[in-house]
Amino acid sequence: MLPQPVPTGESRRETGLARPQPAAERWRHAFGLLRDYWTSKDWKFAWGALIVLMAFQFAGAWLFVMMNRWQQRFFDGIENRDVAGFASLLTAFIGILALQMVFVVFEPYVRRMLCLRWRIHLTETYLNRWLSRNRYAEIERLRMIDNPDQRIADDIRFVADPDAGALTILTSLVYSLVSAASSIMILLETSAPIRFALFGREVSIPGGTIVYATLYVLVSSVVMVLLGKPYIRAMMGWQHREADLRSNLIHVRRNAPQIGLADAVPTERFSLRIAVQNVYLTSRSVIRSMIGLNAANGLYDRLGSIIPLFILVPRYFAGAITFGQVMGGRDAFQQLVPQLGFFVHLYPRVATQISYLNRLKALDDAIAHERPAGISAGAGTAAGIAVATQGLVIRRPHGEPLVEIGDWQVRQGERWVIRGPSGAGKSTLLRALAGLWPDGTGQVALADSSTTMFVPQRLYLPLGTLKAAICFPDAPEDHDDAVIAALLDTMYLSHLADDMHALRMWSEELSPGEQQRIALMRILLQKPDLLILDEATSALDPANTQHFHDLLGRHLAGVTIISVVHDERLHAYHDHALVIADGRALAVPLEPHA
Ligand SMILES: Nc1ncnc2c1ncn2[C@@H]1O[C@H](COP(=O)(O)OP(=O)(O)OP(=O)(O)O)[C@@H](O)[C@H]1O
Repeated sequence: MLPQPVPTGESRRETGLARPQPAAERWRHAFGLLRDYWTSKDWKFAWGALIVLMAFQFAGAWLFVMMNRWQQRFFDGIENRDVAGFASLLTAFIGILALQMVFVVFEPYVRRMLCLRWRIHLTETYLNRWLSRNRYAEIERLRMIDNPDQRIADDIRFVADPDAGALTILTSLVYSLVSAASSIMILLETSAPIRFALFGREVSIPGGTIVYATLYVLVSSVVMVLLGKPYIRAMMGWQHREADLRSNLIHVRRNAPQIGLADAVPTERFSLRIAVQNVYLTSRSVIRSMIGLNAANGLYDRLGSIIPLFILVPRYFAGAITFGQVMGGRDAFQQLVPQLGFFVHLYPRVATQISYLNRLKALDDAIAHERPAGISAGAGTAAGIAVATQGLVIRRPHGEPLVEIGDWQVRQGERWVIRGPSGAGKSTLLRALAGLWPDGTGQVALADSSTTMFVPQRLYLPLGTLKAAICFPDAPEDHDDAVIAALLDTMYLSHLADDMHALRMWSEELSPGEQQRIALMRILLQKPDLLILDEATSALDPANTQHFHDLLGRHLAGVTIISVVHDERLHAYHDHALVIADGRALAVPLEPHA
């Protein structure tokens, strides 16, 4: 029976049901994501590309000043009908244009390469952390967050996006600050000081236009932050629902045969319709939350182009500045406002990035949220003992007791069957033996020197050739084709021998019974000291089941076997039973097997 998902704090946050984490914590995390790459093994490239990129930002700002000065000279030249100076202005323009072309071509190249390598680094880092210490399985087992896979594939891609990603926002910030400084230089030449009386004295602040621009930007920033809050929340909800739709579709693809047989298309269609509806509702919230942001952005841009003229034209009328300076000053103001108001302009993008970063933070939190293991699993038992438990009590993830095993010992060479009603905790006990079930108390130990093999009901088949699937965990080259062909023959699978090297989706192509026969081939190749089987023959017909156990008996004499089986006829292949019922376990000897 599949347990129901437990909504965690993180998923509640993402759907807007819980308060977000403190901003300081989220900023620290975002900063960590950015910082990590610069000390990684790719640090030489990272720093080199960053320095080049920064140089481009400075050069871009310098080119803006050059162009602005050129423009001032150009308009003044027109006003003065300076025909002679026109040719030299043209030459200067070609020079500046050539440099701008270098900027336009190479700045995106360097930025894209840097973002690409950063993305690969981030993806590798997350993959390592997610796959280490069994975290990927724990996150699924406890259903801590939704779709960690999509967070690693998609959210990282968006964070490292070369056009709208976090790094690009930061480098554009540098560009904005540098070019803001150059625009201020230009405006200082053209704008009048602000004069007013304070406590009977006349106060004069130079660069009035700059002061107006700064005030303008400050007010707009506050408005943007207020309008942007619902947008961030809406974006997170939307990303969450998009990921749900994708995973629903994957679920349908993966379970296509079962859905067809159960005639479950209407059911699946219904849940897909709900997923699509959720995407619609959350997207609509995003669109609605953008109305305010767009209005503020549009107003901000349009007012920004007219305000400088109202400030500068009176000085032109008064003869204090030239027409070229009016145009240059307007250009500088228009440049300065988005530079100072970089935040305002980019707020929707920043907000989107924050929501991606929050989803990655939730993944990080889930990876880091390692509960202390209640059951201690280790290696090392007394001589002659293959498996030993001490005071073992297995609990469900939320703490309720599932089964009490107590002290249990399996001697080397013994063959144990674990039996009990469905849901009693048999598979969970095997997981505890493998160290994959931490909830509970007590100890589990396996013999130090022994090689152990766990065979679940549904075999794990790696992507690759059939031979690779049979030889797993060994490499296919470790075993001769002739040996594999002979094994296939033994398992009545000789029709697959010619396809041994074919790359196919074997996990979807082979029937469950064929997969269980592949499992036996693996066992015969590996010859482990301790074999733990979880309903490993449940999909086999009686003849094949008997064949399976006969081969085990013949080729693995002396090997310790613990197997969960429901079929009572198979008890004959075992010499002990651990009977689990009503939350307790009882060890009983069986008649010696044949
Ligand atoms: N990840 C999980 N989260 C919550 N409960 C779980 C989880 N995995 C298993 N359980 C619960 O633990 C109980 C025991 O499950 P287990 O698979 O060990 O039973 P079983 O005895 O092997 O059953 P069966 O014979 O049907 O395979 C079940 O109630 C199951 O729902």
